[in-house]
Amino acid sequence: MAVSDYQLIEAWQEVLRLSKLEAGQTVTLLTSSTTHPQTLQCAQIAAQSMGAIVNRLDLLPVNAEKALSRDSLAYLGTTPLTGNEAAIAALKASDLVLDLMTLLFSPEQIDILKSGTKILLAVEPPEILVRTVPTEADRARVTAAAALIKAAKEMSITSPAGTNLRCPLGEFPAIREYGFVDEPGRWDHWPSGFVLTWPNERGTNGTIVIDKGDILLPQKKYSTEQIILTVENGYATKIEGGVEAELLDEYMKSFNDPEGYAISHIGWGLQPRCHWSTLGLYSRENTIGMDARAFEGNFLFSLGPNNEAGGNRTTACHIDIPLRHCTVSLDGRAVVRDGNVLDGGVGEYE
Ligand SMILES: O=c1ccc(O)c[nH]1
Repeated sequence: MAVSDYQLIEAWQEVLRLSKLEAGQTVTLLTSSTTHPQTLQCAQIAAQSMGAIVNRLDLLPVNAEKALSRDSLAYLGTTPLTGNEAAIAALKASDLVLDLMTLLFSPEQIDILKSGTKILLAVEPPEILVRTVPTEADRARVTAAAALIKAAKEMSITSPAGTNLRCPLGEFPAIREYGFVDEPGRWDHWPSGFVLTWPNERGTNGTIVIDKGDILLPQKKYSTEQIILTVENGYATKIEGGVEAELLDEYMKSFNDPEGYAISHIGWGLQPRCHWSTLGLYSRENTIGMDARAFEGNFLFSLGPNNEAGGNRTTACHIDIPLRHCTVSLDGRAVVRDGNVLDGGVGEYE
């Protein structure tokens, strides 16, 4: 449903408050041709109402001749910032960047964060933003879950459909996504509310069964049949099934990059205000599918890059696959059981 400017301005003011924006600080809104006009307008008003110096940096789109999907998270690595020193300088000189165009997984984003600039990604439509305004409780819950990952040596995942995967941990940090940027140099994504990490390089082995109803992103579809991934030494070595498997496999082959088959981030959803069924209510063009990535109790795994976590794999192919009904365990202790977050992971929502 449509939202009023007033409602969206209030939502932005809350997110900027949680992000500790102070009067006199510089906020730069990063936009492109896909930026939602109401989101831009209300973010500018909210930031200015809080006494910030507000700039806008509009960048031209890239990758049209390479990407097959229009989804901003589908083709990664090069962005309008690549080689754009003037734009990078402006963002490094800002206290807070509101990314309304998607820099995610870019070396430039990592470079800008290192300067202490905070970056908040927000590209879902206004009504999803308003429904998922983050809270301190989101932050506390995600932080507690990340501490469990930090202490663990292995994440294992099983499901009634036949998933049986073991992921050694320790080489990469646990990443918290809770929807606001309250520390210098922090990146986050509004909406979110999930925790993730990366398995040790070449360490993951087992089988992943993408079952009927599990979601493929950027395809933005619920699989209508099982797709079976064989994972050996950190890479999906076989993709088996029917036409769904063929569709996934051909799409991945189009990148002509073996690194796209690597297991990327793994984790689980903790956002009760996001839902598995929401994707079915939107056309592909109108959402990047954050409800699917954040709904409480999913097991979200990804194929492709690990540079976001400090790794050196920057493949352009990035696929996010949230699964239902999984049991996720850390060192043998379940944190999610059959798609329900247990108190260990961290279950009860205040
Ligand atoms: O917020 C995000 C979005 C996509 C992704 O792969 C990770 N986190």
